[in-house]
Amino acid sequence: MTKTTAQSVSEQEQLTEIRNQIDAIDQQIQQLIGERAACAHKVAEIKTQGGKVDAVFYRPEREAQVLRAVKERNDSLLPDKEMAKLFREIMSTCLALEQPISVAYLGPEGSYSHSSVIKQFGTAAHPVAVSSIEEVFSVVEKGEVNYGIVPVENSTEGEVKATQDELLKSSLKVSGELELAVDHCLLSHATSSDKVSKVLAHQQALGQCREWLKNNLPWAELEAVSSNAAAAKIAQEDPSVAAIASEQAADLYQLPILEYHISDSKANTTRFWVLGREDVEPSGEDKTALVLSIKNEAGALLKILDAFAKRHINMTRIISRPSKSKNWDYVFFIDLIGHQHDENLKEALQEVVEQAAFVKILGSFPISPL
Ligand SMILES: C=C(O[C@@H]1C=C(C(=O)O)C=C[C@H]1O)C(=O)O
Repeated sequence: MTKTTAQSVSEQEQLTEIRNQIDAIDQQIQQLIGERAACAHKVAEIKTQGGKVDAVFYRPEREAQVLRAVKERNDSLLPDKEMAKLFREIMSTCLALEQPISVAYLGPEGSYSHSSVIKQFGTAAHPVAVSSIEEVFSVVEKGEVNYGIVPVENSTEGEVKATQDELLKSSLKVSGELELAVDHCLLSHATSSDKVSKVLAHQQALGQCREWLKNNLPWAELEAVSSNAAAAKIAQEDPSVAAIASEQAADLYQLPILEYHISDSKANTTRFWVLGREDVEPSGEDKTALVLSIKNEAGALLKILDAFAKRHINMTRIISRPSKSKNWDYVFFIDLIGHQHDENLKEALQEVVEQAAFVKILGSFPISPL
Protein backbone atom coordinates (compact mmCIF):
# COMPACT_ATOMS: atom_id res chain seq x y z
CA MET A 1 0.00 0.00 0.00
CA THR A 2 2.70 2.43 1.13
CA LYS A 3 4.82 1.36 -1.80
CA THR A 4 2.00 2.11 -4.31
CA THR A 5 1.48 5.54 -2.76
CA ALA A 6 5.21 6.27 -2.92
CA GLN A 7 5.29 5.13 -6.53
CA SER A 8 2.33 7.28 -7.49
CA VAL A 9 3.86 10.30 -5.77
CA SER A 10 6.99 9.90 -7.79
CA GLU A 11 4.86 9.41 -10.94
CA GLN A 12 2.98 12.58 -10.03
CA GLU A 13 6.26 14.44 -9.55
CA GLN A 14 7.52 13.26 -12.91
CA LEU A 15 4.32 14.29 -14.65
CA THR A 16 4.33 17.70 -12.98
CA GLU A 17 7.90 18.28 -14.08
CA ILE A 18 7.14 17.35 -17.71
CA ARG A 19 3.92 19.37 -17.71
CA ASN A 20 5.85 22.38 -16.45
CA GLN A 21 8.24 21.88 -19.37
CA ILE A 22 5.28 21.68 -21.76
CA ASP A 23 3.85 24.92 -20.31
CA ALA A 24 7.17 26.70 -20.83
CA ILE A 25 7.45 25.37 -24.41
CA ASP A 26 3.86 26.41 -25.19
CA GLN A 27 4.67 29.90 -23.97
CA GLN A 28 7.60 30.07 -26.37
CA ILE A 29 5.56 28.63 -29.27
CA GLN A 30 2.80 31.18 -28.62
CA GLN A 31 5.31 34.05 -28.47
CA LEU A 32 6.89 32.91 -31.75
CA ILE A 33 3.54 32.40 -33.51
CA GLY A 34 2.63 35.95 -32.46
CA GLU A 35 5.91 37.24 -33.91
CA ARG A 36 5.25 35.29 -37.12
CA ALA A 37 1.76 36.79 -37.39
CA ALA A 38 3.24 40.28 -37.00
CA CYS A 39 5.62 39.49 -39.91
CA ALA A 40 2.70 38.33 -42.07
CA HIS A 41 0.92 41.57 -41.22
CA LYS A 42 4.01 43.52 -42.35
CA VAL A 43 4.05 41.49 -45.59
CA ALA A 44 0.45 42.64 -46.18
CA GLU A 45 1.46 46.28 -45.59
CA ILE A 46 4.27 45.94 -48.11
CA LYS A 47 1.98 44.25 -50.66
CA THR A 48 -0.55 47.12 -50.41
CA GLN A 49 1.83 50.07 -50.07
CA GLY A 50 1.12 53.04 -52.27
CA GLY A 51 -2.60 52.19 -52.18
CA LYS A 52 -2.12 49.12 -54.42
CA VAL A 53 -5.58 47.57 -54.83
CA ASP A 54 -4.79 44.43 -56.86
CA ALA A 55 -2.28 42.95 -54.39
CA VAL A 56 -2.03 39.15 -54.41
CA PHE A 57 -1.90 37.84 -50.85
CA TYR A 58 -1.98 34.07 -51.31
CA ARG A 59 1.33 32.88 -52.75
CA PRO A 60 1.14 29.11 -53.37
CA GLU A 61 4.79 28.89 -54.45
CA ARG A 62 5.96 30.48 -51.19
CA GLU A 63 3.64 28.28 -49.10
CA ALA A 64 4.96 25.16 -50.86
CA GLN A 65 8.55 26.27 -50.12
CA VAL A 66 7.74 26.88 -46.43
CA LEU A 67 6.12 23.44 -46.11
CA ARG A 68 8.96 21.68 -47.93
CA ALA A 69 11.48 23.36 -45.59
CA VAL A 70 9.42 22.22 -42.56
CA LYS A 71 9.52 18.61 -43.81
CA GLU A 72 13.21 18.84 -44.63
CA ARG A 73 14.10 20.16 -41.14
CA ASN A 74 11.85 17.75 -39.27
CA ASP A 75 13.78 15.34 -37.03
CA SER A 76 11.14 15.07 -34.33
CA LEU A 77 8.97 12.13 -33.32
CA LEU A 78 6.18 13.59 -35.47
CA PRO A 79 5.93 12.32 -39.07
CA ASP A 80 6.95 14.92 -41.73
CA LYS A 81 3.40 15.19 -43.09
CA GLU A 82 1.90 15.81 -39.64
CA MET A 83 4.47 18.50 -38.88
CA ALA A 84 3.69 20.11 -42.25
CA LYS A 85 -0.05 20.03 -41.44
CA LEU A 86 0.59 22.04 -38.25
CA PHE A 87 2.47 24.67 -40.26
CA ARG A 88 -0.29 24.56 -42.92
CA GLU A 89 -2.64 25.73 -40.15
CA ILE A 90 -0.27 28.43 -38.85
CA MET A 91 0.13 29.83 -42.39
CA SER A 92 -3.61 29.69 -42.95
CA THR A 93 -4.18 31.87 -39.86
CA CYS A 94 -1.36 34.26 -40.82
CA LEU A 95 -2.76 34.60 -44.35
CA ALA A 96 -6.25 35.33 -42.94
CA LEU A 97 -4.65 38.26 -41.11
CA GLU A 98 -3.51 39.63 -44.48
CA GLN A 99 -6.76 38.79 -46.27
CA PRO A 100 -9.43 36.17 -45.54
CA ILE A 101 -9.32 33.85 -48.56
CA SER A 102 -12.62 32.63 -49.99
CA VAL A 103 -12.57 29.35 -51.92
CA ALA A 104 -15.48 28.00 -53.99
CA TYR A 105 -16.02 24.24 -54.08
CA LEU A 106 -18.65 21.75 -55.20
CA GLY A 107 -20.91 21.61 -52.15
CA PRO A 108 -22.75 21.02 -50.04
CA GLU A 109 -20.68 21.04 -46.85
CA GLY A 110 -19.05 17.69 -46.13
CA SER A 111 -18.19 16.83 -49.74
CA TYR A 112 -14.69 15.62 -50.59
CA SER A 113 -14.22 18.95 -52.38
CA HIS A 114 -14.92 20.66 -49.05
CA SER A 115 -12.22 18.50 -47.37
CA SER A 116 -9.84 19.44 -50.18
CA VAL A 117 -10.35 23.18 -49.45
CA ILE A 118 -9.40 22.63 -45.80
CA LYS A 119 -6.42 20.46 -46.74
CA GLN A 120 -5.04 23.03 -49.20
CA PHE A 121 -5.93 26.33 -47.50
CA GLY A 122 -6.32 25.37 -43.79
CA THR A 123 -9.26 26.08 -41.51
CA ALA A 124 -8.91 29.89 -41.57
CA ALA A 125 -10.05 30.01 -45.22
CA HIS A 126 -13.71 30.59 -46.06
CA PRO A 127 -15.10 27.66 -48.08
CA VAL A 128 -17.98 28.76 -50.33
CA ALA A 129 -20.27 25.92 -51.46
CA VAL A 130 -21.67 26.13 -55.02
CA SER A 131 -23.86 23.62 -56.84
CA SER A 132 -21.76 22.55 -59.84
CA ILE A 133 -18.21 22.38 -61.17
CA GLU A 134 -19.21 24.92 -63.86
CA GLU A 135 -20.27 27.32 -61.10
CA VAL A 136 -16.90 26.96 -59.33
CA PHE A 137 -15.28 28.25 -62.53
CA SER A 138 -17.82 31.06 -63.03
CA VAL A 139 -17.67 32.51 -59.49
CA VAL A 140 -13.85 32.64 -59.63
CA GLU A 141 -13.98 34.22 -63.12
CA LYS A 142 -16.42 36.87 -61.92
CA GLY A 143 -14.23 37.64 -58.89
CA GLU A 144 -16.94 36.65 -56.39
CA VAL A 145 -14.38 34.48 -54.58
CA ASN A 146 -10.57 34.47 -54.52
CA TYR A 147 -10.04 30.85 -55.61
CA GLY A 148 -11.86 27.67 -56.56
CA ILE A 149 -11.07 23.98 -56.11
CA VAL A 150 -12.21 21.31 -58.59
CA PRO A 151 -11.62 17.55 -58.84
CA VAL A 152 -9.52 16.71 -61.92
CA GLU A 153 -9.04 12.96 -61.82
CA ASN A 154 -9.59 9.96 -59.64
CA SER A 155 -7.23 7.01 -59.39
CA THR A 156 -10.08 4.53 -60.04
CA GLU A 157 -12.51 6.41 -62.30
CA GLY A 158 -10.13 8.55 -64.37
CA GLU A 159 -10.69 12.14 -65.43
CA VAL A 160 -13.58 14.31 -64.24
CA LYS A 161 -15.11 15.27 -67.57
CA ALA A 162 -16.92 18.45 -66.41
CA THR A 163 -13.61 19.87 -65.10
CA GLN A 164 -11.68 19.06 -68.29
CA ASP A 165 -14.37 20.65 -70.46
CA GLU A 166 -14.48 23.84 -68.37
CA LEU A 167 -10.68 24.11 -68.38
CA LEU A 168 -10.77 24.19 -72.17
CA LYS A 169 -13.07 27.23 -72.19
CA SER A 170 -11.89 29.06 -69.07
CA SER A 171 -9.43 31.94 -68.74
CA LEU A 172 -8.52 30.83 -65.19
CA LYS A 173 -5.07 29.60 -64.16
CA VAL A 174 -4.36 26.32 -62.43
CA SER A 175 -2.55 27.59 -59.30
CA GLY A 176 -2.17 24.48 -57.20
CA GLU A 177 -2.69 20.77 -56.95
CA LEU A 178 -3.43 18.39 -54.10
CA GLU A 179 -4.32 14.76 -53.61
CA LEU A 180 -6.99 13.56 -51.20
CA ALA A 181 -7.47 9.94 -50.14
CA VAL A 182 -11.11 9.13 -50.85
CA ASP A 183 -12.10 6.54 -48.28
CA HIS A 184 -15.81 5.91 -48.74
CA CYS A 185 -18.20 4.73 -46.02
CA LEU A 186 -21.81 3.55 -46.18
CA LEU A 187 -23.98 5.85 -44.03
CA SER A 188 -27.55 5.12 -43.03
CA HIS A 189 -30.05 5.08 -40.19
CA ALA A 190 -30.88 1.48 -41.25
CA THR A 191 -30.16 -0.94 -38.40
CA SER A 192 -28.15 -3.23 -40.74
CA SER A 193 -27.07 -3.35 -44.41
CA ASP A 194 -29.85 -5.82 -45.38
CA LYS A 195 -32.48 -3.15 -44.50
CA VAL A 196 -31.04 -0.82 -47.16
CA SER A 197 -33.09 -0.80 -50.38
CA LYS A 198 -31.48 2.18 -52.14
CA VAL A 199 -27.94 3.60 -52.28
CA LEU A 200 -27.40 7.22 -53.28
CA ALA A 201 -24.11 8.91 -54.16
CA HIS A 202 -22.40 11.06 -56.73
CA GLN A 203 -21.80 9.15 -59.99
CA GLN A 204 -18.03 9.03 -59.31
CA ALA A 205 -18.52 7.48 -55.85
CA LEU A 206 -20.97 4.87 -57.18
CA GLY A 207 -18.35 3.95 -59.78
CA GLN A 208 -15.61 3.76 -57.16
CA CYS A 209 -17.65 1.29 -55.05
CA ARG A 210 -19.20 -0.69 -57.95
CA GLU A 211 -17.71 -4.10 -57.01
CA TRP A 212 -18.37 -3.71 -53.29
CA LEU A 213 -22.01 -2.81 -53.94
CA LYS A 214 -22.42 -5.73 -56.34
CA ASN A 215 -20.98 -8.18 -53.79
CA ASN A 216 -22.57 -6.79 -50.62
CA LEU A 217 -25.84 -5.07 -51.58
CA PRO A 218 -26.85 -6.75 -54.87
CA TRP A 219 -30.56 -6.04 -54.22
CA ALA A 220 -30.15 -2.31 -53.67
CA GLU A 221 -31.24 0.24 -56.27
CA LEU A 222 -28.35 2.61 -57.12
CA GLU A 223 -29.07 6.24 -57.89
CA ALA A 224 -26.68 9.05 -58.81
CA VAL A 225 -27.31 12.44 -57.16
CA SER A 226 -25.48 15.80 -57.37
CA SER A 227 -23.01 15.04 -54.52
CA ASN A 228 -22.33 12.55 -51.73
CA ALA A 229 -23.31 15.16 -49.15
CA ALA A 230 -26.66 15.63 -50.93
CA ALA A 231 -27.06 11.83 -50.67
CA ALA A 232 -26.31 12.03 -46.93
CA LYS A 233 -29.04 14.69 -46.51
CA ILE A 234 -31.60 12.38 -48.13
CA ALA A 235 -30.42 9.40 -46.03
CA GLN A 236 -30.99 11.52 -42.90
CA GLU A 237 -34.72 11.50 -43.67
CA ASP A 238 -35.19 7.89 -44.84
CA PRO A 239 -33.73 4.82 -43.05
CA SER A 240 -34.19 2.61 -46.14
CA VAL A 241 -31.68 4.84 -47.98
CA ALA A 242 -27.90 4.66 -47.56
CA ALA A 243 -25.43 7.28 -48.77
CA ILE A 244 -21.85 6.76 -49.83
CA ALA A 245 -19.78 9.54 -48.26
CA SER A 246 -16.80 10.34 -46.05
CA GLU A 247 -16.40 9.82 -42.33
CA GLN A 248 -16.51 13.65 -42.00
CA ALA A 249 -19.91 13.72 -43.73
CA ALA A 250 -21.17 11.09 -41.24
CA ASP A 251 -20.16 13.46 -38.42
CA LEU A 252 -21.62 16.52 -40.09
CA TYR A 253 -24.95 14.91 -40.99
CA GLN A 254 -25.05 12.78 -37.82
CA LEU A 255 -25.52 9.55 -39.71
CA PRO A 256 -24.33 6.19 -38.35
CA ILE A 257 -21.60 4.44 -40.36
CA LEU A 258 -22.86 1.00 -41.44
CA GLU A 259 -19.67 0.02 -43.26
CA TYR A 260 -16.16 1.52 -43.49
CA HIS A 261 -13.69 1.33 -46.42
CA ILE A 262 -16.11 0.33 -49.19
CA SER A 263 -14.05 1.73 -52.12
CA ASP A 264 -13.01 -1.01 -54.58
CA SER A 265 -9.47 0.35 -54.60
CA LYS A 266 -8.15 0.84 -51.09
CA ALA A 267 -5.72 3.46 -52.46
CA ASN A 268 -8.61 5.43 -54.01
CA THR A 269 -7.37 9.01 -54.38
CA THR A 270 -8.71 12.14 -56.06
CA ARG A 271 -6.48 14.87 -57.43
CA PHE A 272 -7.84 18.41 -57.14
CA TRP A 273 -6.71 21.61 -58.83
CA VAL A 274 -6.84 25.12 -57.39
CA LEU A 275 -8.16 27.71 -59.85
CA GLY A 276 -7.07 31.33 -59.63
CA ARG A 277 -6.88 34.43 -61.77
CA GLU A 278 -3.09 34.96 -61.49
CA ASP A 279 -0.02 33.11 -62.76
CA VAL A 280 2.08 31.40 -60.07
CA GLU A 281 5.86 31.93 -59.84
CA PRO A 282 8.24 28.92 -59.72
CA SER A 283 8.57 27.16 -56.35
CA GLY A 284 11.47 24.92 -57.39
CA GLU A 285 9.34 21.77 -57.76
CA ASP A 286 6.50 22.50 -60.15
CA LYS A 287 4.16 21.09 -62.75
CA THR A 288 2.72 22.68 -65.88
CA ALA A 289 -0.67 21.81 -67.36
CA LEU A 290 -1.67 22.54 -70.95
CA VAL A 291 -4.33 21.69 -73.48
CA LEU A 292 -3.69 21.48 -77.22
CA SER A 293 -5.09 20.23 -80.49
CA ILE A 294 -2.95 18.74 -83.24
CA LYS A 295 -2.82 19.33 -86.98
CA ASN A 296 -4.56 16.70 -89.10
CA GLU A 297 -1.38 15.10 -90.49
CA ALA A 298 0.70 11.95 -89.99
CA GLY A 299 2.93 11.99 -86.89
CA ALA A 300 1.47 15.26 -85.54
CA LEU A 301 1.14 14.00 -81.95
CA LEU A 302 4.53 12.30 -82.09
CA LYS A 303 6.26 15.60 -83.01
CA ILE A 304 4.65 17.29 -80.02
CA LEU A 305 5.60 14.55 -77.60
CA ASP A 306 9.13 14.57 -79.02
CA ALA A 307 9.51 18.27 -78.14
CA PHE A 308 9.22 17.18 -74.48
CA ALA A 309 10.99 13.81 -74.74
CA LYS A 310 14.19 15.14 -76.35
CA ARG A 311 14.55 17.67 -73.51
CA HIS A 312 13.94 14.96 -70.87
CA ILE A 313 10.76 16.69 -69.72
CA ASN A 314 8.69 14.17 -67.81
CA MET A 315 5.05 13.92 -68.86
CA THR A 316 2.84 12.84 -65.92
CA ARG A 317 -0.50 12.67 -67.76
CA ILE A 318 -2.01 12.79 -71.23
CA ILE A 319 -5.73 12.40 -71.92
CA SER A 320 -7.91 13.21 -74.90
CA ARG A 321 -11.38 14.77 -74.90
CA PRO A 322 -13.73 15.69 -77.75
CA SER A 323 -13.05 19.30 -78.79
CA LYS A 324 -16.82 20.01 -78.85
CA SER A 325 -16.33 22.28 -81.86
CA LYS A 326 -16.32 19.56 -84.54
CA ASN A 327 -17.30 15.87 -84.52
CA TRP A 328 -14.34 13.46 -84.06
CA ASP A 329 -12.01 16.35 -83.34
CA TYR A 330 -10.03 15.92 -80.11
CA VAL A 331 -7.98 18.00 -77.70
CA PHE A 332 -5.18 16.64 -75.51
CA PHE A 333 -4.62 17.61 -71.88
CA ILE A 334 -0.97 17.22 -70.94
CA ASP A 335 0.71 17.62 -67.51
CA LEU A 336 4.49 18.05 -67.36
CA ILE A 337 7.10 18.27 -64.63
CA GLY A 338 8.63 21.76 -64.56
CA HIS A 339 7.57 25.42 -64.64
CA GLN A 340 6.78 27.29 -67.86
CA HIS A 341 9.59 29.77 -66.93
CA ASP A 342 12.20 26.93 -66.90
CA GLU A 343 14.49 27.33 -69.92
CA ASN A 344 13.98 23.80 -71.31
CA LEU A 345 10.23 23.90 -70.86
CA LYS A 346 10.07 27.36 -72.45
CA GLU A 347 11.95 26.03 -75.51
CA ALA A 348 9.72 22.94 -75.72
CA LEU A 349 6.57 25.04 -75.48
CA GLN A 350 7.78 27.32 -78.28
CA GLU A 351 8.30 24.27 -80.48
CA VAL A 352 4.86 22.92 -79.55
CA VAL A 353 3.22 26.25 -80.45
CA GLU A 354 4.75 25.88 -83.95
CA GLN A 355 3.67 22.23 -84.30
CA ALA A 356 0.17 22.28 -82.81
CA ALA A 357 -3.08 23.66 -84.25
CA PHE A 358 -3.94 25.23 -80.88
CA VAL A 359 -2.17 25.45 -77.48
CA LYS A 360 -3.32 26.89 -74.18
CA ILE A 361 -1.18 26.80 -71.04
CA LEU A 362 -3.51 26.15 -68.13
CA GLY A 363 -0.89 27.08 -65.56
CA SER A 364 2.29 26.21 -63.69
CA PHE A 365 1.92 25.34 -60.03
CA PRO A 366 3.84 23.77 -57.12
CA ILE A 367 3.84 20.01 -56.61
CA SER A 368 2.02 19.62 -53.31
CA PRO A 369 4.18 18.98 -50.22
CA LEU A 370 1.13 17.76 -48.25
C1 LIG B 1 3.41 36.00 -45.66
C2 LIG B 1 3.08 35.92 -46.96
O1 LIG B 1 1.76 35.79 -47.40
C3 LIG B 1 1.03 34.58 -47.33
C4 LIG B 1 1.28 33.86 -46.09
C5 LIG B 1 2.37 33.01 -45.99
C6 LIG B 1 2.87 32.55 -44.65
O2 LIG B 1 2.20 32.73 -43.65
O3 LIG B 1 4.03 32.06 -44.60
C7 LIG B 1 3.00 32.58 -47.16
C8 LIG B 1 2.60 32.97 -48.40
C9 LIG B 1 1.37 33.77 -48.57
O4 LIG B 1 0.30 32.91 -48.90
C10 LIG B 1 4.12 35.98 -48.02
O5 LIG B 1 3.79 36.27 -49.17
O6 LIG B 1 5.29 35.71 -47.69
